[in-house]
This record gives sequence, C-alpha cells and structure tokens, in this order.
Amino acid sequence: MSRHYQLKAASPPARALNYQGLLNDQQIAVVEAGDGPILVIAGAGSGKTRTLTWRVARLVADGVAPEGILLLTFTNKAAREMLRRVEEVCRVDTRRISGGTFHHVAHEVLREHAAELGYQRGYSILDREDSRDVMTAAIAECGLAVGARRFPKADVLIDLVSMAVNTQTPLADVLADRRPQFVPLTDDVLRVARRYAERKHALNAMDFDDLLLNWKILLAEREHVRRALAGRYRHVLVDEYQDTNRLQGDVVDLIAAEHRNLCVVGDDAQSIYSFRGAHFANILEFEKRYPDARRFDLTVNYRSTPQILSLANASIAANVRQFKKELSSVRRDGTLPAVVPCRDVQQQAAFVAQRVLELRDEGIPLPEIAVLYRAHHHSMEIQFELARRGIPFVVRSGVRFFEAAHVKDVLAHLRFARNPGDELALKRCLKITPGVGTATADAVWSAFSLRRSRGRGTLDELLAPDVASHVPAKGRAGYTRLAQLLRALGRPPTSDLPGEAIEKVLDGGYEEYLRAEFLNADQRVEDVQQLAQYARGYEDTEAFLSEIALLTEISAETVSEGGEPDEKMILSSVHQAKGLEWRAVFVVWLADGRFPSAQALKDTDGEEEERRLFYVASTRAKDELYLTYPVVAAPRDRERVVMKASRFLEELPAEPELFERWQLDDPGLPAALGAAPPPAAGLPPRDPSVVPALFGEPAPRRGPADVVAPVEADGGDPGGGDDVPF
Ligand SMILES: Nc1ncnc2c1ncn2[C@@H]1O[C@H](COP(=O)(O)OP(=O)(O)OP(=O)(O)O)[C@@H](O)[C@H]1O
Repeated sequence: MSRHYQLKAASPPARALNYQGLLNDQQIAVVEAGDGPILVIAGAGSGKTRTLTWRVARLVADGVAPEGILLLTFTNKAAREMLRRVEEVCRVDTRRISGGTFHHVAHEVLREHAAELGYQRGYSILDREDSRDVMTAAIAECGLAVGARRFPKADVLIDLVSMAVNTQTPLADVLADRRPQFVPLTDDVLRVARRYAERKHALNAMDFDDLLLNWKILLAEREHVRRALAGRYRHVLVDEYQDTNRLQGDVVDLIAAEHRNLCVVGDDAQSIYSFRGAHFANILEFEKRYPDARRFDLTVNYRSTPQILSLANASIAANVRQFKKELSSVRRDGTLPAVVPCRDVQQQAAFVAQRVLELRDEGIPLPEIAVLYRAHHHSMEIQFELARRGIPFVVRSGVRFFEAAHVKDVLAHLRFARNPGDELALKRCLKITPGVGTATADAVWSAFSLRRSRGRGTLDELLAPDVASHVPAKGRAGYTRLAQLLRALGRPPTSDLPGEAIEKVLDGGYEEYLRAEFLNADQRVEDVQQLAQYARGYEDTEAFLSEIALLTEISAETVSEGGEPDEKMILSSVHQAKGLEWRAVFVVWLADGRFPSAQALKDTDGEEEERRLFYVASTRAKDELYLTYPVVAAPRDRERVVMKASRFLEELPAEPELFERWQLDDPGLPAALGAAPPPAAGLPPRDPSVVPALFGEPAPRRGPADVVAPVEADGGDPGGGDDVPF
C-alpha cells in the first residue's frame, strides 16, 4: 500500500504588497524604482531602514528569486531584522536571500571557492584573540619580541595591517601616517606582517580582513568565479554606504558589475569614520562611477522638531563636499535649541546635572537623556558631578573615566609614591614595565616588603641590589627608570602636586608605553593630560586620591530618588551615538579646538568631517537640544585660557533665530557641587587608617549593565558593538 504525501512549497508565491500609508512619496519612489544603479541619499531620521526593507520586499513580490538578492548591512542584526520584516510581508523564505555584513557574506562565498586561493576545505576563521596569538608568534619568530627596545605590540600591528588591507594602502605608508615613531622599524614591521600572513596560511586560517580581501581577489582575478557570483546576484543592496571602505567599495562594484542593479543607501552628511578607513569618495563619487545612476533623496525627518532640524540644516550647509539637501520635519514645533556658555568645565557639569534633574521632573525618563561629546575625556567632570548628585548613568564611549586602565595605571604610580605599602599599586606599575613579568613583580615585591619590615621602607629601597637583582637583564633599564620615577614622585614638591606628578608619569615612560601598546594612544594620552589638568585643582595629592576613591564608592550606589533602579541616563561619544536617538541631548565641550578637535583640523577635509560629526550629534535629539561649552579652561600650568565657542556655533546665521542663548546666573557653587575643592589647608590631619581602605581594597565592581559595549573610540562596530559578523 502506498500513500501520497504533499510537501508544501518552500516559498509560497509572494503576495501583492500594500505599503500605502506606511511610506511617504520619497520612500515609495525608492521602493518602486526599476533596474539600474540607484543612489539613495537618506537624511538623518528619514527611515532608510524601512525604505530598504520595502524595496527588498517589492523585488521579491515582483518575482525576483530570493537567491538573486544580496543585502549588505553593517551588522548581521540589521540584516536579520530587515529580512524578518520582508518575510512578514512577503511570506517568502528569506533564508534564501544572502544578507549580512561584508564579512558574513564573504565567508559564505569563500566556503565554496577558497580552494581557488590555495586554502583547504574547512579553513578556520581567526577571531581577535587568535589573531593576536598568531601575530605574537610572528613577532617572536622574527626575533623582535618585546625587550628593552619597544617594538609595537601585536594588537597595534594587527590594527595597522588591517588599516592597510581595508584602505588598500601600502603598510609602510600606513605606518608613517599612523605611527610615525615606528618608521625606523619599517623593515621589521613589514617582515613581521609577511610572517603573519605566512603563518595564517600555514594554519589554513583567515582573519576578518582576509575574508574581505580574498573575496575581492576572487572577483578581480578569477574570471569564472566572478562570472558565477556576479551572475547570481541580480540585485545588490547596500546599507550605510557612506561608511564603506575602499576594499568594500571595490567588492560592491565588482559584484554588481554584471547586472548593474545596485542600490546603495547612505547619508553623506553622516560619514564620520574616515579615521578608521571609511572612504568618503565611495558615496560622493558614486555618480561618477555610475553615470547612468538615478539619485533619490529622503529628506522627511521623523525624529526631531523643526527647530532642531533648522539648526542642523544650517550647520551642515557650510560643507562644500556634500549632496546638498534640506531636511523637513513632520513633528510639531518645539523649543529652540539652547546655546549655553559656561564659566568653566565645572560649571558646565553643574549645569548639565541640574538640567537633567529638571527634565526628569518634567517627565523625560533618564534613559531618554544623553550627553554627547567629541572625546571620551570630555565627560570627566560630568561623570564626577553626576556621581556626586546620585544621578545614575551609563557610559557608552568606554569604561567610566576613573575605571579606565590607563587612568588606573597612572593613579597607581601616585598611590605607591604616597604609600609604599601598596602592593597592588606597585605591581600595577611593574606590569607595564618592559621586560618585567608577573613572577618578577612578585619577587620584587617580596624583597622590597622584606626590607620594609626591617624598617627600611623608603622608595629608595626599590633600587637596593637585593630588590633590583630580581629583575632580568631585559627589564633592567625599564625597572630603573620606574624606580627613579617613583622616587621623584614621592619627594616634595611633586609629592603634593598631583597634576605635576601625573605629567611626570606620562613623560617618564608611560606615554611611550601607550604608544607602543594601543592604536588609540592619542586618546589615552589626552585622557591622562586631562586628568593632570583636573588634578591641578587640588594642591594636595591625598585629597585628590581620596576624592577619586570616594567617587567610585558613590557611583556604585543606586541612588536616584523615585527612579527605577535601572534607569540610567546615557553618556556617549558622538561616534558611538550614531543611529541612536534621545528626547533630550546635551552636546558638551563645543569649544573651538575641542569640537572641532584641533587634531582633526590638521587633515584636509578634517573640518568638514568634524562638522558632520556635529550634525550627527544634533540630529540625535528628538525634543530638546542643549549646546554647551566652557569659556575658560586651564590646560597647563594652571594658566587660564579663554576658549572660543566652536566655529560650528559661531558660523550659524543670526537670522532666522536658530537658538536661544542661555546665560547662567551662578550664586557661587558650593565646593561639593561645583569646582574642585580648594586646597585642604586648615583642615585637621587625615586619619591614616583611611589609607588602606583607599589603596588596598580593589575598587567596587560595577554591574555589567553599567557599560554598554566598551568600544575603543577609534574602533568598534558602527552598528552596535554587540553584534558579530557570524
Ligand atoms: N513613512 C514613515 N511614516 C512614519 N514613520 C516613519 C516613516 N519612515 C520612517 N519612520 C520612522 O522614523 C524613525 C527614523 O527612521 P530610521 O531609524 O530608519 O531612520 P534613519 O534614516 O536610519 O536615521 P539615522 O540615519 O539618523 O540614524 C523610525 O522611528 C521610523 O519608524
């Protein structure tokens, strides 16, 4: 006996779509545009995700085979979300559509074709940690493992190699541009890079950059593969096109070359990643590469009030290299953005904190309020102030300022110089000394504390032969330098000038260490300089260290009367805020030289990219926008420097009125709420029993929810750090 069993079709026929009422006319034009190259310039908050999703759905509904569609996005999450919605409206199995990040799709392609490039089946993919191991081994094999002489660390080399691959630039040029201090080591660096590539190949493994590079090589050099792949994808759609780098741009051009049905969506005004390789020309010169391209603009903004948009429109109008467009709002009128000059950074912090509390009382929940800044260290005083007032916050731009490794490293030097019994502080200092490992640090500490127990507890003892002899030859020079530095920090007048002490740490080898170790060394150095500046407000090192220890304690408490325990406002760099929105936004430190940053202005096109950054910051606000800057700063030697307002504020036209200037009336801030406290002169001597509590105990750990995606300011995933390419 036999039975017939009917299998359902994997993809029932797509049904007619109805998007009237869900899309505006501009969006519909994109969705319905026919074949050929298309450039969609999508303004901030104009619904580009929605538009792209419906275009994919429309293609499927019109009978394009799902296998013939390639959707490239900046995170896999974004692709999944879009395809889920396509599936909802089309009832088609969207697993048949190729969608995801460039890396994800490259892997799919290479699984089939890697043999063409000499890989065996089942090649491995190296994650960052694996890559670090391979690079470390390559450095060692070339005889360049870190010793007395600083050679760039594996992480730094990986980033440099990655930059070279993604921007298709010779590594020697990248080195000269990004790490000029290593130019004398160029030959060695190139040798290590070649060894790294050989090792990966020997392991039958690829790192993320190899995936992209090999995808391009297949397309560019293997004609039969190119024909097969380019022939397969009848439609290629790319989201966030303004952030693509040169390599990604090349891959897109090659893969779309056969059918030329390429739809790229992006916002040139939000291109802010040139520092990590984004190639602005990809979007700006699209019409040159595709002269038959049709351009569509999405200019209806669903996010911000007309007042916020007017300011953003007026600002970005000053850029020359752009697609000119004027966004319009569908929202009702709101209040004018506020421009708030503050006396100094402390008053700026006090203003932000006070206004945040008022906004919360007016009904805006804390998670709907964000403070945005150009550089992570611009948040330092604000973190202090929020913690003092018990306003819970989460830092998206990295770890809380005083919990950052480099800030803790520097403070460890000051701690140990004051308290030579602080084992943790000394070991932290030793750990960053070249040629000194954990075992040496343990031995040095044991010998040093033995001498202390015999009554010889001064910092000079670090150089005593029975202490120093535990350091192997390769670490000797670094160790001696550290011991001398600590000794200098422990002596007057430096011992009671925390600002100067911090500068001494930086000059005494720490800056060198940061530059060898981290690609974002510039930011870390700036953080430490900012810390030195802040510390100058205290004439007593003990008061400074105690304040910081106390702050960590305060920020660990859940305060916020009346709020939900997990209600936290947001602190973020502008880069990390991309794609996000809040009801109220404060953009702080809008002083010329800070935002725009003086460093960025050195580059051609630097000013325009900084203006785009200001545009991204302003367009994150839905209802209220506050633009603040300190009038006076004290960068070095306690000299007070008058800051100019950012050129992005100064250049705004006076008519029509784009903002309201707020003048702060300050009855004089109590020390606990405002400026760094005055020197502790006249106070009774501190109780020494407090010292072990501050120095010896590890700082209270913050809950995992406190830090969202701790991403380095010059790295990370533009679409959200939690997404992975696979
Ligand atoms: N036609 C529409 N009608 C109503 N709301 C819309 C429409 N199009 C988009 N929106 C809404 O506008 C908001 C902004 O859309 P979306 O987040 O896609 O903007 P975006 O272009 O990605 O912004 P940005 O580039 O600034 O991050 C979303 O809440 C979206 O639902």
